[in-house]
Amino acid sequence: MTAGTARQTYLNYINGQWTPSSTSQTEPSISPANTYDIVGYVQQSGIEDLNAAVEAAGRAQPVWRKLSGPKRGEYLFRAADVLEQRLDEIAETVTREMGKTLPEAKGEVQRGVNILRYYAGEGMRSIGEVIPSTDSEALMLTTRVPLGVVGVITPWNFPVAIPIWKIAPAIIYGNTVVFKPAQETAVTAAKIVECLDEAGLPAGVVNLVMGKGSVIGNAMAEHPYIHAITFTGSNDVGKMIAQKAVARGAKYQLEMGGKNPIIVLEDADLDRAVEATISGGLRSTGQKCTATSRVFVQSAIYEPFKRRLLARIKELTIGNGLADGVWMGPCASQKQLETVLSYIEKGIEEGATLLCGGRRLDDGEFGTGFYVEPTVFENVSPNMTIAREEIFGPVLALIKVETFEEALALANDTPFGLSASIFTQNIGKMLTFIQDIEAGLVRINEESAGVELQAPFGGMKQSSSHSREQGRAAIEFFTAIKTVFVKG
Ligand SMILES: NC(=O)C1=CN([C@@H]2O[C@H](COP(=O)(O)OP(=O)(O)OC[C@H]3O[C@@H](n4cnc5c(N)ncnc54)[C@H](OP(=O)(O)O)[C@@H]3O)[C@@H](O)[C@H]2O)C=CC1
Ligand SMILES: O=C(O)CCC(=O)C(=O)O
Repeated sequence: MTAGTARQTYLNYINGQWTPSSTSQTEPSISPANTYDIVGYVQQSGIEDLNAAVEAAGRAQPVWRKLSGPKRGEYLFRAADVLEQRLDEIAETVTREMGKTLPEAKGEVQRGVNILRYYAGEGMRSIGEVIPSTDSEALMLTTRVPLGVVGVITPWNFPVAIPIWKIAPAIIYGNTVVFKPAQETAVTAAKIVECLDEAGLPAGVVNLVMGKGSVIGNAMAEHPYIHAITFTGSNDVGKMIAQKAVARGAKYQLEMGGKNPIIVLEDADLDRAVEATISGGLRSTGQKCTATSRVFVQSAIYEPFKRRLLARIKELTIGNGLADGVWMGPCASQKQLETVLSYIEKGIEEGATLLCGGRRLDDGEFGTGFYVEPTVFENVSPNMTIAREEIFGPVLALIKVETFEEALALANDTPFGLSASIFTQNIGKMLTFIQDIEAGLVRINEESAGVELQAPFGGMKQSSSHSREQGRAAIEFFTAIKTVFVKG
């Protein structure tokens, strides 16, 4: 049986069974590019469903953790193969459900395949070290054990990559999972879980519960039998989850917002800097936590940079991401569109100068989607809302600076610290930037977005809970260390 029926109703996946929610309620997942396009109906689950999923995960965990790492890896290799075979179909679902363009969606699904293979291999890598003891006759070593049942709460902006970069390491290290995706992209989530099911993953190892964050997500944070929570999303929700997790002694990991700067110095390759600003700021309609939103440009090159940026933005094609040649799709939801438009309004009210964009696109076929123009402001002062808060839309704030030092100080003047980029040829300034920028992801002569699956990913300050995801860093969250002392 698969997640979807002929009527395109996608079910929860609990204890290896596709199961309708106990509430019997569903809601449509609509395409943000065309609200008449219903991608599928998804479950509005209740607490009873969550409890069943947690129970299944709890039952499966002692058996799953006893399998060897390489054996667990075999399931992930098989899941990667299934996902790869279904790449085109799942990418199309991503584009329909979330709005990013088809090439971006295909890239993301391929990334999901690669992440599964990476963590499949992780099942064969070392999980401890031997440490010299002061007792010459003893053996002292560390080993790692799983945490138990892990709750995975994910957003809609990377509906394949983010769930996989949380679920794959969770299970390779012997945990079992209860997965609550964003309701906006729950069909995509069901298809990912179908791939795990088709790979033969034992019942209960991964369980999917669709439903409202305020109901299911909230109850996960409070659930006594969920031992750890990994979350990506907004700061407000992240902080609530952290407080609930701390209150009951559960481990938590949060990946949240960004207000990511790019600094363009006078010796920069201007064309490359313009392309990086556009790609980093506007791809995926600016809906990446690593998206560029503040652009600091040295005064000597400010005008030519601005001219080229505006000229290039004019060339961008906006439309339904399924269509050939479209560069930028819609915002992912009506709520997101309204948020973006309200920030644009705020920018104008607070006195920033609108250089381009700023409007909802609603004529012709745009009328049935959540489209907004790519938008650039200048004369943005550091205390304006658009310079301080995460917008999560295609909005750039251009800020003229006199010196590198001024740019660096302003770039750091934010509660966030996820990613940051600089364009310069000056090695000294690159090195100072690497040392002094307050960001977890530091990019030199490259755009601010772009995460490689084999490298640690996470932010400083309020962008994360100070832990790292992906690469080998994932082992730190998904396992606990045991220090073992052996004497004959
Ligand atoms: N860092 C990032 O990558 C992301 C950042 N954001 C930021 O957040 C803003 C709002 O986006 P939004 O989608 O509302 O983000 P949320 O933080 O609300 O959603 C992220 C996930 O958390 C769930 N959730 C919502 N409320 C709770 C809760 N009380 N307890 C536990 N889980 C909950 C959501 O469920 P559901 O949606 O199903 O209700 C979703 O699965 C964006 O404008 C952007 O600034 C958003 C997405 C990703
Ligand atoms: O930049 C990327 O590739 C990843 C971004 C990300 O993790 C996010 O937006 O949540």
